[in-house]
Amino acid sequence: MSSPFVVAVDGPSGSGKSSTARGVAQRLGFAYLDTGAMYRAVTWALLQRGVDTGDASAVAEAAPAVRIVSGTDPGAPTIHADGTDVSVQIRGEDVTAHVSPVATVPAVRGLLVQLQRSVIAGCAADGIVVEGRDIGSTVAPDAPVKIYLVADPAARAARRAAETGATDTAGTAESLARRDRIDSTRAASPLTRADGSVEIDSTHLGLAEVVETIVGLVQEVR
Ligand SMILES: Nc1ncnc2c1ncn2[C@@H]1O[C@H](COP(=O)(O)OP(=O)(O)OP(=O)(O)O)[C@@H](O)[C@H]1O
Ligand SMILES: Nc1ccn([C@H]2C[C@H](O)[C@@H](COP(=O)(O)O)O2)c(=O)n1
Repeated sequence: MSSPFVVAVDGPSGSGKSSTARGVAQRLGFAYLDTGAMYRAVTWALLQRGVDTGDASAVAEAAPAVRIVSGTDPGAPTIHADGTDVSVQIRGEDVTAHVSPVATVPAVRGLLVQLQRSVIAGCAADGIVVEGRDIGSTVAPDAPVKIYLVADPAARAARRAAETGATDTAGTAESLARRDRIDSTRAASPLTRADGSVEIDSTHLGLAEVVETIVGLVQEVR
């Protein structure tokens, strides 16, 4: 089996990675992998076990026992932790507040990067769109198309608040900024623009325009 064509999509919180990556995968008939959901699922499982997510040693000790399974259909992505469908729970406030510290722990990153590479290698489709923070830099540095997706903090907060129905846009903006801070300053594979990536600023672009731009980049090199 030949290896799938990988499209890496990285960027800060709420920049539109998931919606864009799913749209690109659906347009191209590719699979889709949401690696943020994997970090969230581990965090959910650790919270269920009562692990202190601020204690890196406790997180590193407990994480290897967590079983994560990702479904890669872009029309209906799924995520299970220890056999439980956690797609709703991982979007809740509790997991969102704890996930960034968990994602700083090198042992967690090592486990999930290995799992992500095995999902990519086992992908049955011709290609896979993988989104996260370290896809172009660490998980799939040889990906032929790498995107670094950004949007102004105010646009990101307004979109996220519209999605969740939150009226406290300032609180939403602070939550995004806090995650960006932790994600981009951690020692282990921090959020960064990967070598060879194309930066797309979606602040003034609709979702369909961003999707078509990326599909065009894939078609140029494929
Ligand atoms: N280009 C765009 N124009 C308008 N709205 C957008 C655009 N891209 C994404 N959105 C909306 O912005 C919100 C955040 O998008 P999305 O969840 O895809 O971001 P994300 O980067 O995956 O977030 P996170 O890092 O928190 O997982 C969603 O409501 C989505 O519909
Ligand atoms: N490849 C990845 C994917 C995600 N993370 C971190 C970043 C966030 O703190 C958290 C949740 O991600 P989201 O669902 O908001 O995209 O996981 C990471 O470090 N590396």
